[in-house]
Amino acid sequence: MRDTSLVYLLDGAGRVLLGRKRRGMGVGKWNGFGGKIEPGETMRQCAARELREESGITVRPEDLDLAADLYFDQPSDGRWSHGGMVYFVRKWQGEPHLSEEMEPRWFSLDQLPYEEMWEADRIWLPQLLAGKQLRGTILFAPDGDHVIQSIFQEVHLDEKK
Ligand SMILES: Nc1nc2c([nH]c(=O)n2[C@H]2C[C@H](O)[C@@H](COP(=O)(O)OP(=O)(O)OP(=O)(O)O)O2)c(=O)[nH]1
Repeated sequence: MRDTSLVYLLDGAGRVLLGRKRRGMGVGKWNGFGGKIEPGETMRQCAARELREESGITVRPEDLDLAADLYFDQPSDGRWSHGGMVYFVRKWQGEPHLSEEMEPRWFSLDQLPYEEMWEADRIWLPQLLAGKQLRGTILFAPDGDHVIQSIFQEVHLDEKK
């Protein structure tokens, strides 16, 4: 699968915007906004486009703060393996709205719905929210959903804007 972006809006008042996926991979789960990179795009452009398509929110690609470089490893069917670049953004325009793909909702940072999120997110997302930058691999079980193992390393991520 092509690499994907994942964007979390932070309102600066202790809340993060998540969306409940309404179709496709990870349906029913709360997640950041994102999707597959298109030919000719940078990952930041992909992140801004996917956020706009899925929530109506507009951001400038350079306002995205890179937080993690993840690899979602699906060994039982390598076609589903892909990288995921995770960004936070604190400056945007517009109000989140329901899209065909996502139902948006603000959550308090200390009450994230980890039971209804991808399994390994409870390991890496709190670390990113605490300001760490991570590189990591999440190894999925043959069902493509449960996690067998995940490995993270704190790094300094540098990316051209
Ligand atoms: N937070 C989180 N996201 C994950 C995990 N595994 C995983 O594939 N994802 C994300 C990465 C992508 O944003 C999303 C799947 O890609 P997608 O949104 O393009 O998939 P889709 O089938 O809906 O494709 P599309 O219609 O949007 O093109 O799921 C995980 O463990 N945690």
